[in-house]
Parts: sequence; structure tokens; C-alpha cells
Amino acid sequence: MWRLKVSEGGGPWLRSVNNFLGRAVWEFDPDYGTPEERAEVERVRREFTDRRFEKKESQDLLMRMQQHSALQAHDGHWAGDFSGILFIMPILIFALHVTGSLNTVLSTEHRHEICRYIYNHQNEDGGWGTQVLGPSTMFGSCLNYVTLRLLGEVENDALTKGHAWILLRGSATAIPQWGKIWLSVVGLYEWSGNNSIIPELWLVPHFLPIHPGRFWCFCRLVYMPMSYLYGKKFVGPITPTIVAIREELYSVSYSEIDWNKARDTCAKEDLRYPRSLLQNVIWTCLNKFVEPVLNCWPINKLRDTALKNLMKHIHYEDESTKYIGVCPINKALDMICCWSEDPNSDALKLHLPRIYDYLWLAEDGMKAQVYDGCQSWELAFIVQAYCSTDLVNEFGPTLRKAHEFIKSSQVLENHPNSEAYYRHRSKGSWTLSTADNGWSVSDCTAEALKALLLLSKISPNLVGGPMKGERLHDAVDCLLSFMNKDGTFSTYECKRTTSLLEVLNPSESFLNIIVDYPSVECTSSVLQALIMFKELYPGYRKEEIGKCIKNASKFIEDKQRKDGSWFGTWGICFTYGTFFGVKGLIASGRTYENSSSIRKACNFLLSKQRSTGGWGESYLSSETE
Ligand SMILES: CC(C)=CCC[C@@H](C)[C@H]1CC[C@@]2(C)C3=C(CC[C@]12C)[C@@]1(C)CC[C@H](O)C(C)(C)[C@@H]1CC3
Repeated sequence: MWRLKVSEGGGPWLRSVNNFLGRAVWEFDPDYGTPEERAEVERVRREFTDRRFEKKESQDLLMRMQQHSALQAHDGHWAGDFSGILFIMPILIFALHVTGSLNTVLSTEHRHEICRYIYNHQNEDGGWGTQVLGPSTMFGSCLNYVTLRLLGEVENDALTKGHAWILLRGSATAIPQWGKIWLSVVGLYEWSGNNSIIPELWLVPHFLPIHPGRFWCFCRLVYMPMSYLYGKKFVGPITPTIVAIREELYSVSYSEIDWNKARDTCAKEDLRYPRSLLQNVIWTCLNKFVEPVLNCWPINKLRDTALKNLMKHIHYEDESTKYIGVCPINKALDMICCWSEDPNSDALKLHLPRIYDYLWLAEDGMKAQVYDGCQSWELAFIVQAYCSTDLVNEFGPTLRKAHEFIKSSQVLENHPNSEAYYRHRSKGSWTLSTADNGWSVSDCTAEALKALLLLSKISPNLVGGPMKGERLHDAVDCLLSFMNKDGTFSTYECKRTTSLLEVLNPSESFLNIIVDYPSVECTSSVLQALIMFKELYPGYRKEEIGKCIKNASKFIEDKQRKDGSWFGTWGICFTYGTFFGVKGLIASGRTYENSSSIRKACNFLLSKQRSTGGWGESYLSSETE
């Protein structure tokens, strides 16, 4: 039976800054579990599959069975599923396929569970969505179809239906940009059918707004390996399976495809953000003029320099995240880059055991998470919830373990030579997940600090000793370092460039990915943390904190919409945004009586209450605003 291993790791190829705290990995142990327990696992799996079209999310039943009496893991955190995006497992499988490590990293049981998941989440029309709840797209369908084929699946009804879906809607030539790039990497699409992702862009002077070092970290780190692979025109091993899939994905034979035409084709199911005229002009110029010039002697010497530079940055990212990466996408792509540089490299060996950090198991099968978890973030809220009840005395041991977890998950140092690699300060911060991930986030730091400050008010006999003053100061220094010029807060870094550059986003699938925009959520979390800190430590960086509180609350007030709500970027949209908007304003002294913002927010929330008494919202709010 499968078992969840928490805070474990070891061996020569797995490194950690804090003994793997928070690492949750599923392992198959054939001897584990009683016959009754195994029968129960089978039962919940069957139930999921039988009802898969009505209820698309799993309920994490296998984890709940493991944790028996309570959900908290022995290391203090609450493990759980953090998945839902259907293009992440494919890129991980592509990376394993390209590097020849599919069967060494994934056991037969892993592969079996991955297929179970993909089949369970195939839509009734035969395609796959970009995410579990969504309608079928070319992106989701092609990538999941190819993944099943790479995992050795052949000739069955599900594949036949998937295949038909793809061919009926214009075939894989109509996959959006990211799909084109990934299919090119595994040899299922030609690089000439892609738009340029010029590696030389990284060589422009850093003071220019267009330097990728100024882009939002996800965009920067995902396009970094993409650009490397594009620059090298890298193609993985052309195995007999790849040759076979080439003939399945298209309506004409692979050798007859018009790649020039394919470059600008995108299925209507996938075209969320069609390109503007200006964008078309830019991409045509890049493809027709810039790229050919860059390929001419002697300018083409630049490409080598550009690629070497990119690889240096890729190694830095891998090392500073202990080979986890800032997200699974860049992890998988970086892994392919490392392999293309040297198939026997230590870097590749260090990448492999970190694949498991992204895999999660539930009754619907094995899925890929969007991050290596959200341990620190969730734990901070759970602690705050406990502290808001009068049950603290009854849950001393739970809070003590959670407290220990927060203290041990703080990032203690900046990454070496961080500025040269465009990294923001990390000393004193918390990540969304584990300390090994290493990427500090403004609001994750704020919420962890809030939890610590609340715990510091409870007797140490009950919840353990408070964190040392110096480390609290590090946390506050780090929070202040995240402040934008106007007193607002973005996610991982400060806002570094202008939104005019969004014109360079060719993805068709994602909006606003070039700039790290301030959000009401991040600004509110930091505001609350600073106010709570100021009450306990009034003297520390008094003026800056005071100014920050003023600007941040003003930003929140200004961002409120006419109907009293706030647009939330990072959760299900208006309900989530309003929750943060209100909490921020209340923390800074606004009340129902003295603030029209709060009154408007109340009216908004009351107007959205449902007849059952609760609140809910469609995930489509974000897209349709
Ligand atoms: C689509 C791609 C590229 C896949 C990787 C997904 C990441 C980019 C996403 C997944 C989860 C994600 C939405 C998240 C965030 C950033 C982008 C993430 C990491 C952050 C950390 C931003 C700040 C937010 O306030 C909050 C902490 C809630 C979220 C958490 C999830």
C-alpha cells in the first residue's frame, strides 16, 4: 500500500538546509497495510471513478486514512493536496523521458497511479482541460495524451477518444505557445514552428526595463530554460514511441506539416488572450529579421555567450532551491537543460530525487502539485485560527509542534551573490512551502510572522519558547524590503518594470505575467503583520513602519470597487479579495462606524450570501472579472 513519508530524505543526492522539514513524499510499500485497509483504498478509488464527471476534485482520502486520528503530520505541518493544473505532470514526464530516467524514478505503481489520474480526469468529450474543472483544451489534451503514450499506454477507448478530440479541433499544430515549446523539446513538433525566444535578451544592460531580470520571477525562471532550449534547438531522443506519436498528433503526415503556418495557429478552445496587432508586428519582426540576423556570422558568436550565461543562471536557481525549483515547470525544464549540457552530471543526479516532492496521491490517482506544497502558508493560518479560539489550552501539543515548524522553516540567509542573479532578499523570510525551496514571499513571511507573534503571547510551557528577537527583526526587515515605492506589496519581489512590457507576453494562455504587480492580499497581510509587530515592539524602525502602514491602508481603500468588493488575484476572486481588504482595514483601525469602505464591504458580502447561509464563488470570476 502507498504510505506518506514526512520530513524524510537522505543519501548523497538529496540536500536540505533544515533536515527536510515539511517534505512530504509518497512511497509504495507492498507490505504496508492490512487487507481491510487495502480494500478501503480500493473502495474510495472506485467511488471516485464512478462519480468522476459529477465531482471532479478528490477529497484527499488516502492521506486522511494515513493520518488516522489527526491530520497534523509528526513534523508539525498539515500535509495535503496542492494540485489541479493538468499540464504539470506532462512536463515532469517529458523531463524524465528526455533524460532516460522515467523507469528508474517512477516505479510500476507510480506509473499505474499517474495513468489512473489522467484517465479519471479525461472529460466526457474525450479531451483534457488545462485544469481539472475546466473544459477540454488543445493544451491539456495533447500533453496528457502524449504523457499516457510515453507511459506505455496503447490502443484503448480513452486514447481513441482523446485522439479524436485532438484531430477534430485542428490537431497539435493548434496547441498554444507553451505546448509548442514542450512538444518541440520531446521531438513532437519542429522548433521552426515556434516564435523566437531570443536568449540574447539576457545580455542587454540591466538598467533597461526590458531586461528579463526585471520580469516577475515565474516568467523569468520559466522563460530562462525555455530560451536555452530554444537557442540550442534542443530535441530529446527520437525513440520509436516518439516516431509513432508524431503520426498520431496531426491530420497530415509529420513530414508534410507547414510549420510556418503552425507557428501562429492556436485552437479556439485555448485562445484566452488573442494577440493584438502590435504583438503580431513584434513577433513577425523577431522571426523575420532579428532571429536571422542573430544567426549570421559573426553576430552568432553572441548566442554561445548568451547560452552560457543562461546555463549559469539555471545552475544558480537549481542550487539555491536544493533542486526543487521555484515551480515544477522550471524544475522540469532546468533538468532537461542540465541533461543537455552533460547527461552524466551531478546536477542531473541532484534533480531526480526532488521529482517526488511534486507528486501527490489521492483516490483519483497520482498527480503533480503546482508547487512543492504550501506548508508554511497553511500552517500560519491554522495557527492563527487556533489562537482565535479559546481552545489553546486543549491543543498545546499541536501548537507546540506547529510553532517548532514555523521557527525551523524561516530562511536564515540570503542566497550567495544574490544580486547578480536578480534574487530579492531572503534572509528572515518564509517561503510558501519549505525552507529548501528558498523563494521568499512577502505575504507568506507576513502570515508566518503574525502566527509567531500570537504564539509569543501564550505561555512557553504550553507552546514552546518564542523565536529570538533578532530573528523577528530579520523578518520585519525582510517585510520592509518588499515594499514598492508607493508603499504597496507584490509577491516575491518588488515591482521591477512597467506593465507596458506585457506586450511581450506571447503565451495566449496567461495574462499579466511579466510584472510582479502589487495585490490587495499581499499588501493587507504585510500591513496586518506590521501593525501586530508595532504593538509588541513599538520602537523598532518606527517611522518606516508608520509610513508603510499609512500607504498600505490607503492603497487598500483605493482599490475597493464601487460595489464594495476587492478583486483578489490569488484565490477565488472577490470573496477572497474582500476577506483581505477588510482584514487590512480593520487592522489599521477602520470600523463599521468610522469607515464607509467597511460598510460597503459588508453590504457586498451580505448581497452575495447564498440561501444555504454560506458563501461561494465560481473560479471563473478571475477570468471574467
Ligand atoms: C502555471 C504555472 C507556470 C505553474 C506554476 C504555478 C505557480 C506559478 C503558481 C501556483 C501557485 C501560485 C498561484 C501561488 C502564488 C504564486 C504563483 C503560484 C506559485 C502565491 C505564492 C503568490 C502570492 C499569494 O498571496 C499566495 C501566497 C496566496 C500565492 C500562493 C500560490
